[in-house]
Amino acid sequence: MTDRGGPILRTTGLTKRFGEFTAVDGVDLAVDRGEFRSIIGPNGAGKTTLFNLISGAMTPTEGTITLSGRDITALSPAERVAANLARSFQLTTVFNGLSVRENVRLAAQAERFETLSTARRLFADSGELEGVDRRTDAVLDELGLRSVADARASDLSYGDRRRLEVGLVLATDPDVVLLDEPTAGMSGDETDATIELFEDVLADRTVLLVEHNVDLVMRVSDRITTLNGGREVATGTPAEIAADDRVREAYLGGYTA
Ligand SMILES: Nc1ncnc2c1ncn2[C@@H]1O[C@H](COP(=O)(O)OP(=O)(O)OP(=O)(O)O)[C@@H](O)[C@H]1O
Repeated sequence: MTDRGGPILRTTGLTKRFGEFTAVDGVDLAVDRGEFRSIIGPNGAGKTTLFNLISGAMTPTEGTITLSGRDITALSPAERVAANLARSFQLTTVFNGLSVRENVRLAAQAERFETLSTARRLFADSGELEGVDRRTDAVLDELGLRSVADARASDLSYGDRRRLEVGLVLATDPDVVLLDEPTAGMSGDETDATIELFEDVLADRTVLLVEHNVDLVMRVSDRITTLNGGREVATGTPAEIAADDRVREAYLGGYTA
């Protein structure tokens, strides 16, 4: 099966139960290549659980996940990264004591070597290492981090640190980027800067964003899926979602356009 034109990421009947409780209930998602899709919903709607199922942090009780037509349901998180499904931003992935270049290089190297056998990893040849160096330089250029490439991560300005975090994701050259509340705890200005960064460097990627901040989601998304009680309530453009009575009901009037 070819994925051209079809969804790059698809979930079918995706379900997660914790004992008697169903946190994610038969969710069918179809995210197109290049789409910026956000998942919203009130507290407890199942957003984080859905995210964890897609990243591989949790195993579904039922249902399947495909990436470019390949069934990835049984793959580990690391195997999913190797299949070009990038993990979300995690502050902990930045090594403070290392330089910006070393951080990006490690991320690029981890992805490359994940796909190699142990023997080849041990005896990685210079061609493979050159590939890592090329990817590292490309990411530093893409994010405008060349001028601080030799600075320690701990010495970066806030904005450059966010850029580095994005760089660590892009270093794996992902087809699909998963973002879990990337602006949590940020001020309004920091949130705006992060949104601009996304619009800049993630424009041609497929993105799945789980986010509480509905205003942010309305600004950056191509389409939005609303969950409530583990089920999909509605999927549509920001304008469609803002006008959808079922979505308003899910939020009990919490959001008005
Ligand atoms: N490990 C777990 N064991 C039992 N119940 C869980 C577990 N993880 C999540 N749940 C429950 O599943 C439901 C959905 O949780 P989830 O965190 O996915 O929702 P959410 O939409 O991300 O919520 P929030 O917006 O509050 O972060 C909640 O009722 C939660 O208590």
